[in-house]
Amino acid sequence: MAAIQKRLVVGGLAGLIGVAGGYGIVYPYVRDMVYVNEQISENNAFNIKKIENAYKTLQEDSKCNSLLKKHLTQDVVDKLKYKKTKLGATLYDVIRSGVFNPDASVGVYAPDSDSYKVFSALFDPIIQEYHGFGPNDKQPDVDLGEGRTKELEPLDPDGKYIISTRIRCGRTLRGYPFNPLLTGDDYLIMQEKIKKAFEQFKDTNDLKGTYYPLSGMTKEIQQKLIGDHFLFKEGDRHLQHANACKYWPKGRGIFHNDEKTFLVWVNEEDHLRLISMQQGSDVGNVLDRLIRGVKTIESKVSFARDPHLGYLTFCPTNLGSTVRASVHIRLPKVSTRKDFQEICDKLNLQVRGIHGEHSESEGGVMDISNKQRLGISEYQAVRQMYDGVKKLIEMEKGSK
Ligand SMILES: Nc1ncnc2c1ncn2[C@@H]1O[C@H](COP(=O)(O)OP(=O)(O)OP(=O)(O)O)[C@@H](O)[C@H]1O
Repeated sequence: MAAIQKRLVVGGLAGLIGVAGGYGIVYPYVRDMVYVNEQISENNAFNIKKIENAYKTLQEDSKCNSLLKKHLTQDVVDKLKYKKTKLGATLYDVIRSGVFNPDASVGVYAPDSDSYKVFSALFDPIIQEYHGFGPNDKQPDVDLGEGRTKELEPLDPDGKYIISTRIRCGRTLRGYPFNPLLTGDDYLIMQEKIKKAFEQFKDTNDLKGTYYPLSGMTKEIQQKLIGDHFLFKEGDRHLQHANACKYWPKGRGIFHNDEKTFLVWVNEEDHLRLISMQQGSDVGNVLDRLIRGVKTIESKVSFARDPHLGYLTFCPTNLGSTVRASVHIRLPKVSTRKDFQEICDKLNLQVRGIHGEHSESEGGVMDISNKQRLGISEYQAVRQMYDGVKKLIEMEKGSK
């Protein structure tokens, strides 16, 4: 409707000026305006059709249980199908991945930070259900847990259950949109900025390392890094359908220290993922290293943070603290209980496979992490995993 009105107004204006201008210099200019506007209108109409079809496809798919399907109601479609962010992202850009991947548990991504506001009628209920965080709630102030990491004693000092521990957080360079709206040049400029920030690590003992761009990395090295759980996978279909892999591998890469205990992913799902990991269960030590890494980078680069949603990320599941603290763990007794998933849900824990999200468990090893990231501080997110896993280990010890 809005698009048709716009076309009529511009068309009418063209007629008026065309007559007034005597079909001279003004007319061709106005005709171009009309032409351009009609193109936009047609694109709009095509885009709106895609949104309407997507809604139907999702509703008709009986196997799809995503939060997108649940919260993309006819009402929400009608409210949002004409909207665009300042950078031009539409509702279709938000839902595209979840439409192509009906097995997704969430199914939406934000093409730019403005999307969280423009498409709030869809994002808000999804965020509410995933994080238990309402539209009037506020992300607490940053609290990484500085000075309190000693409280987190090793969870499994005898090494019976936990193989390794990892904590990661995400960051977005202020002033840049997320993947779908970045240009090839943006990727290169951002990579250069980040590489400069890595120079700060030279003055540290254990964080200093090297940046390895993905362009030029051999497939063998890449596969080894992925297999050893250090590097992001390539070709994730959820990200591909979210239009997050354009210009790949341009501007993508990994920084790591010599021990591979501090790593930074550049321009994968988020602009930055900062990761601290090591063998064993010393959560305090892993967090301490992450805090030093984050603070060092933050002294050089400024990141996008919203008073309501905290640190902004491409996927709404990562908003707020952006922290996912995980252990690779074997719990042969507890994990085979019928109510294991229910137990984890109650403890606010998420279970993934050994190769991360959308992978299966191997040899009984699971990835268990905090589920919630928004509405709690960074330290509380780590504690959610810590307290939950502690409880699971107690249950394992007490099981026959
Ligand atoms: N505790 C852990 N120990 C060793 N490796 C881990 C641990 N937790 C996760 N990983 C590895 O990190 C890699 C990335 O995992 P995954 O993609 O699931 O999570 P992520 O980095 O938190 O990002 P996202 O949640 O966006 O997918 C995988 O190889 C995974 O096996």
